[in-house]
Amino acid sequence: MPENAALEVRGLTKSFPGVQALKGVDLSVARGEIHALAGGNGSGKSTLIKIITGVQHGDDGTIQYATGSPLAAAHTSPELAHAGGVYVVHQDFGLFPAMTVAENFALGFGFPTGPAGRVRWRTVRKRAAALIDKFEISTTPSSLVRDTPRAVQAQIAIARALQAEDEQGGQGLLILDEPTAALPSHEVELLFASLRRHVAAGQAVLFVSHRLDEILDLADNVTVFRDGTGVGTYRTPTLSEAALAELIAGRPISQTAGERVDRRANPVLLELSDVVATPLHSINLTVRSGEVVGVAGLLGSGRSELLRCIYGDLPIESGTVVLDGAPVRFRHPRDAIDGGIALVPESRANSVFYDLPVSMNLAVARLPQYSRRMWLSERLMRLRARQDIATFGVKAASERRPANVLSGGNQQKVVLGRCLGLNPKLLLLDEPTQGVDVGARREIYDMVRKATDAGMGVVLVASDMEELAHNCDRAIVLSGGRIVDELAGSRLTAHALVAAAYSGASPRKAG
Ligand SMILES: Nc1ncnc2c1ncn2[C@@H]1O[C@H](COP(=O)(O)OP(=O)(O)OP(=O)(O)O)[C@@H](O)[C@H]1O
Repeated sequence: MPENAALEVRGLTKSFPGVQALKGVDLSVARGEIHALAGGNGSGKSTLIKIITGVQHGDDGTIQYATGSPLAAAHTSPELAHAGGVYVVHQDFGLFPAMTVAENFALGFGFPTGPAGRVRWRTVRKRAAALIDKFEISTTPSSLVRDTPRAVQAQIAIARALQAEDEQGGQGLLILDEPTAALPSHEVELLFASLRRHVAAGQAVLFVSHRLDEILDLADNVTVFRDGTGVGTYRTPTLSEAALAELIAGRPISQTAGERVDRRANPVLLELSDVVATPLHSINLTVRSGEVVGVAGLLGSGRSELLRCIYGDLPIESGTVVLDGAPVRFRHPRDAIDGGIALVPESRANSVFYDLPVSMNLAVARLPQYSRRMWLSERLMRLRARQDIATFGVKAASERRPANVLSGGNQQKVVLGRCLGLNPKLLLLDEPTQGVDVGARREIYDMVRKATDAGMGVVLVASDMEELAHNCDRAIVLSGGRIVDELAGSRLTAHALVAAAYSGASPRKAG
């Protein structure tokens, strides 16, 4: 292995029942390098990381960490990975929000104790202060994690992961799994700046991302996977977003926006008038048949709450909601579903039944269609599931497999398939493409567009302003629970959405 290598993977293979997840993968990461892993949903990125970190065993091949000789991939373990200087920060950061920053650090390293096992709190705080200082984090040892911005939480998680290594003076490999997925866009740069500082100090960083712009902005090199095989490793300055998208998908991906159509003459599907529901103030919003209405706003602006209040999941305190010409007051999501509304929630944990088969996950919202007197027709359910799997491009060995063996992006496609399969009048989408690969992202919006062409209305919440600008006919901007702007036609650009979300312009009526 080269002298400055932080990781060498050679000929790694891994099979699960019915799937070969990795087919002889090679990967080299050097010290002082930021290396991205890119690839479609189910292409094997998470499996590779699990084997590098010793959480899963490979079938064949070798792994060599910075400090040591090649190990059989079948015999790695978390302890060996730690000893080799490998640290991982998962997407949810794994912090305890109700505890202080100092306590979170100590949980990762162990609480120093004195006589009779009493915790030395002064030492805990002093050590935390030193880490905060060293990693240049804008927080204090006594701050509660839940009160700090998401990007600061990411930095705390990284510092916690690196502290042991730091004390040993090591320069190992930090692995980040979609680190920006839960970050508001304005905080991404804060995290990137801290990562650049780490690599300048000799750290190697390996990160997984579906955000091509972020890969090209942050990484020095990117290794692309397709169906369990490494397609190649590329220096990012040599790539454009379109070229990277093509490498990932194995075919050209249209980067052009769907056609934006003026639907102002279409019948009104949903009308909110002066709706108040904590934290929303006096919301006036109209969604017409065939229209995709975007909702932009920073974290905490009330974006998800707006969807929840339409869906009967957040009590409306005052104001009126009219759906398809009739006033409604949904007190429970069941009422909204009966009224023809479907929601794809932000958190997959709230929508995926992990232990149930993929077929049941797809069918669960329309079980009456499969009931035959006293029982459910599994045959029908599976037949329909196979069609949905093909339509939505879900990568699953079989519709009988439990959802927890699908990759994250494929679970998301199942939830979307379930909702679209209901043929709703109105579809509420909260970050629908999180974890979804670049090819499927386009396909998902094409499918949504097909449904809107047939008359469905959509309210789309997304943090990615490019995604909103590309896929909406019109967008409102929320700030502090109020609609502060509305953009349509040529004014609807990612730049204008960002500007409006930050400026918190004077409240105006949308419709
Ligand atoms: N525990 C498991 N049992 C069975 N199959 C699995 C298991 N874990 C992963 N797989 C399968 O291995 C393949 C690779 O999955 P992996 O999670 O590594 O993909 P990924 O590239 O991380 O995808 P995503 O971008 O959607 O997160 C998929 O087909 C997946 O269904």
